[in-house]
Formats: sequence, structure tokens, C-alpha cells
Amino acid sequence: AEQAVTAEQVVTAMERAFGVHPGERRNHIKGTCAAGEFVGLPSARDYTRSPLFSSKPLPVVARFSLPGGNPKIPDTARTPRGLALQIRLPDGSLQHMTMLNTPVFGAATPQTFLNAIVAKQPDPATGKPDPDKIKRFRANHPDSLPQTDFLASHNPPVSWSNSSYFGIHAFKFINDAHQSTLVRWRFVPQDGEKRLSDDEIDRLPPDFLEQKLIERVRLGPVRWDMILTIGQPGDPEDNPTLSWPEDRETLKIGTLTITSATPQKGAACEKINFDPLVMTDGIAPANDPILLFRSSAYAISSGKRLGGD
Ligand code: HEM
Repeated sequence: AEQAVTAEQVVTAMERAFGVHPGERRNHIKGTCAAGEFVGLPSARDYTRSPLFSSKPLPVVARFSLPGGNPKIPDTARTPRGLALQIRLPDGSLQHMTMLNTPVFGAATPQTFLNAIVAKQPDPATGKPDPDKIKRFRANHPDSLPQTDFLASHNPPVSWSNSSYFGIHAFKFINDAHQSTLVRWRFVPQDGEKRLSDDEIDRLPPDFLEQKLIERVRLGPVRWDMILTIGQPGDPEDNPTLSWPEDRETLKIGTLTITSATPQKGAACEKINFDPLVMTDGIAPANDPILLFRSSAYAISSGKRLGGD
């Protein structure tokens, strides 16, 4: 029988694939810090008793990021984009939301995630990933295909402010009456969704996202609507590679406002471990092996980098 994959193994595979950059994240190494506030709406209260949804502005530390352990990954890369939020409640408790700009993830199990890192690792002979290895990986891991298909048909965003970000996993919202509802959430940009053209992907410089966000916040606050999707009995809760049917009820339950942005070095987001299992009362993880696995991998990566490794 196959041994269960450990978080240690996955972080080690990332270090082998990308090298070690002391003090830096093993994944999502390239990023930009930002700050602002979150206002949660009482419309969420039918589903959750979380103190997030009080209509009161709550301070947010955010980090926009590109995946992988290469600090020089170009901003045009045909990969997902990340947004991590740390929202602080008046009593000091925290809510994390650590999201991607794809509605689904590329692995239903830690084994697929590990095999993807190994398959996409640059070949020492050519400096590029081996297309045959990637082909074999895809054939052996059909759970990787929904995200691959999404990325093939959706170019990366023109800016951090022109992208949606998805919580991807199913979560449980628990209300005052102790009723539990399966939900998913996403943040939809009030600036509108805008993607790079193929031509822009070919000719833009490797670094433009950070500067563009700094310039955008100088013009005024950047906002996203937090949209909740209500699951129905039978909707998958244990598989972040699967979408739910399009006709599920949705409602707006909050607004994220970003008012400042800075390079990550020395800024507030740099040292945070955006562990996705940090959540307020009234929000709980569903039975998703990827979500549960993430917490231990983030602990290893952040433990190393905060210790100077
Ligand atoms: C098996 C699955 C996954 C593993 C092993 C994994 C691993 C990691 C690791 C090690 C980090 C760096 C942590 C740190 O040093 O602070 C990271 C960062 C990140 N991951 Fe994941 N991840 C997984 C799945 C996901 C999923 C499903 C999402 C989105 C729903 C996601 C979004 C992010 C984002 C946005 C960051 C950057 C956080 C920041 O700005 O600090 N990851 N991941």
C-alpha cells in the first residue's frame, strides 16, 4: 500500500524543485503586501454566527502572490495568482482566507500535489520542465485537469485589482441555532475582471503587478464583493477540484477594501503564516483532505523561514 504523503515530503520537494531562499516562503515566494479593511454584512447571519459579519470595518493585512518557490517568476506566467487575508476582530481573534484566482484547485489529494511538483521540476539538462513527464502526470492524475483546463482558457489578470479570488474549498457556516450549511466563497473585483491578451503575455516585462497596485491604490480604495455560494445536500465537500452546479444560490456578504500596497520586505504581511485553518467561531473546515493538509505544510514552511532557513 502507498504511504500517506507527509507535509515534510511536500515542502522538501518544493525545496528541490526551486532551491532554498533563506527566510523566504517555500511556495508563493513572490508577493506584495497590502492593507485595508473588511466589512461583513448581516446578510450572512442566517448561515453563520461569525463576528466577521457585524457591519463594522475590521482591519485586514493582505498579501498578493504568485505560486512556486522561484522569486523571479514573471508576472505573465500562466499559473494561478494568490490572495491571502488576515482579518482582525475587536477581541484580537483572527480570520484567514488564503485563496487563488481559479475556481478549482489542481489536486484532490496531497499525492497529486506532490507528484505535480516533481513532474514540473525543471530538467537539469535543459533548465525547462520535461513535456513528457508533464504529459504522464496529467494522464495519471485526472484530478489535476479541471484547474489546468481553466488556466488554458483564462489568461492571467492584467493587475491584482482586476481579478476574482476563490476560497475554493467548501467550508461549514454555523449559525446561532447551531445549523450547519456547506458554503463556498469568492471575492469579485469592483474594478472588473480583466485578463492579459496573448500578445501582452509575450511582450510585458517580468515585473509589473506590484507597481501597478501601488499606483492603483494612490487613485483611491480598491474593492471586492465577497460572494457566498450556498451548497445543497450532495454537493462535494471533500474535493476542491470539482465545481458545484451553476444554479446554486449566491448572496453578497461583505466588502474587502484595499487602501495601501508595498513591497513585501519588512512589511506587515511578510512574516505572517496565512494558515487557512485560522478561523472565527461560526466558520469551520469541511471534510477536505487538501484543506486539512495545507495547515501542516504552511507550518513547516513558515517555521523554516521565520527561523532564518
Ligand atoms: C496540498 C495542497 C497545498 C500545499 C501543500 C500548499 C503549500 C503551501 C506552502 C508551503 C505555502 C507557503 C507558506 C508560508 O511559508 O507561509 C503556501 C502558500 C500559499 N498557498 Fe498553498 N498549498 C496548497 C494548496 C493551496 C490551495 C488549495 C490554495 C488556495 C485555495 C493555496 C493558496 C496559497 C496562497 C495564496 C499562498 C500564499 C500565502 C501567503 O501570502 O503567505 N494553497 N502554500
